[in-house]
Amino acid sequence: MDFGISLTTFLLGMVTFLVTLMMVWSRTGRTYANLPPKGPPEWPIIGSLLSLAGEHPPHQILANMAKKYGPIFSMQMGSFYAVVLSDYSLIKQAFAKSGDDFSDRPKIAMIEHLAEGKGLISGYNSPAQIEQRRFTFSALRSLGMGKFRMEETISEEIQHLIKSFTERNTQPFIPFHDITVSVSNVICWLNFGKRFEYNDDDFKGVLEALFGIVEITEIGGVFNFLPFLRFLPGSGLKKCFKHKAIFDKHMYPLIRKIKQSYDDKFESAECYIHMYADKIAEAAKQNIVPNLFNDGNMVLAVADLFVAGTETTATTLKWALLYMVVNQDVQKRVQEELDRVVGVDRLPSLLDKPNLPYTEATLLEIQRKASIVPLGVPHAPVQDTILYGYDIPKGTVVLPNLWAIHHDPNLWKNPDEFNPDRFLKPDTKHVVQREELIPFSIGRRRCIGEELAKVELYLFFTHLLCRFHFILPPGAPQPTMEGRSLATFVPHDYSLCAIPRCRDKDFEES
Ligand code: HEM
Repeated sequence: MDFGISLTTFLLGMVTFLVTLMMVWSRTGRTYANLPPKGPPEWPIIGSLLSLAGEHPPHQILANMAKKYGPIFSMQMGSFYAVVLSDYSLIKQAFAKSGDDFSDRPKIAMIEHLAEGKGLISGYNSPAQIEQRRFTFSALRSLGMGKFRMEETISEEIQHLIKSFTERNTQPFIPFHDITVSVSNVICWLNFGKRFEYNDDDFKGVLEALFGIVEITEIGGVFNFLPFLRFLPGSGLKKCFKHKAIFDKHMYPLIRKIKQSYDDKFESAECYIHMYADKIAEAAKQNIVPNLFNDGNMVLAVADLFVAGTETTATTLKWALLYMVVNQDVQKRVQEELDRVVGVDRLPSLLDKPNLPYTEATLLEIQRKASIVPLGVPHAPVQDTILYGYDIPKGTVVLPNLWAIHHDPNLWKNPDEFNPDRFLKPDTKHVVQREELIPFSIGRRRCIGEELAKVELYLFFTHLLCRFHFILPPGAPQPTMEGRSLATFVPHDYSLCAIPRCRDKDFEES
């Protein structure tokens, strides 16, 4: 049969027709009296996706749209009906005050394909998901998350980073890889109960898995809105599965090895995998929450902790060093405070934190300005619900624009300015904790690793600034402060020089 068109064109036409039909049906099939105000104009199939393209990143474009359409507006993103929240009290109302109403995750393609709606980050709201989250939180706390017990482990890791920076011998380098490796090893310690030497084969495999997963989230963005694109040749789906296979190849044997060695010996649990293994055994005996604690879900949870715990903290530190090289006056004030409070013969500890208000204020300002998870992780209502009088249908993708909150001129004076002093009380001795600073989001699905991240950021930042003065390479142009929207919002590559600071000759590195 020859209709004068190729099979691919015919199939594409069919897909387009069906998707359009589904979209029309999904609109007409619902009758909601009061949906949130409509945002930008829509086109068939792609909805308003084109309006997100441009020289600015999506969170900034959406923040500008909020100025026109209001703090809550709706838009069709490909095949998804989305509602964008750009106001702090709205996000608080939705995520923190409405109980479980908004604690689901949308059924977007990548979540369905790669995690089947399981795992810690992408798990759909269910008693099993809630139980796993509760278990993980208490497991991490008993392993020392956010407490002094973790300080030693993190400090040890930072020494390796310091060594690697020192070996650059004041020459220009891009610090990204070193930072990621170092931060990921902290999560390895939590997950696997040990840090790895950087040339360890297991560690190299784990890192390859991490970079693959990060790439999946990047490629996956497009499918999430237009799932049918995955049928097109060159869509990148194959690449996603290749990375997933690499991840499985490295992660499964390592997790099995750690679990097996624990099962074989009668030792006490020393890491997340050990604790999960205990939970699997306990669940099997008591048949609690069926289909929850098993090997498959353990792998997903370990992977989520690894990816969520590495990329986020590492990206914040990359911004931190960038803000220091371009704001030498701030770097100098932090270092003066560190020298005054900590002295020159030791490195800072968590006990010093209350006495380092300017340093703390600087870290808060870095988190506000960088907003490294600018659109949070999408939420979804568990059922049809109402927010501020508007109908929010089940299946809606709810996007909290955290970047917009952190740059809202009604909350922050001159929000585009990098100014740590905004987090200091007039006496400059005390830090102002602003509830509107929400880099970890809020409510039932807020970040599980917040306490760990805060300790890591504090220790990495203070140790590095005690040991080095960071400058731009001589003659280098001013780096851009624009970022790139990847798995997190990362700075563009930049080079710096790490100049060792003059410390007391008796200073010990250990
Ligand atoms: C600066 C560092 C970090 C930032 C800015 C950050 C930010 C976030 C944000 C915005 C969310 C989404 C919350 C929501 O859906 O409302 C999230 C979720 C999550 N984060 Fe983090 N995070 C950081 C570090 C970590 C670390 C160190 C870990 C692990 C130890 C971690 C584990 C998780 C997990 C498991 C979730 C999913 C929670 C759930 O869906 O119930 N994060 N994080």
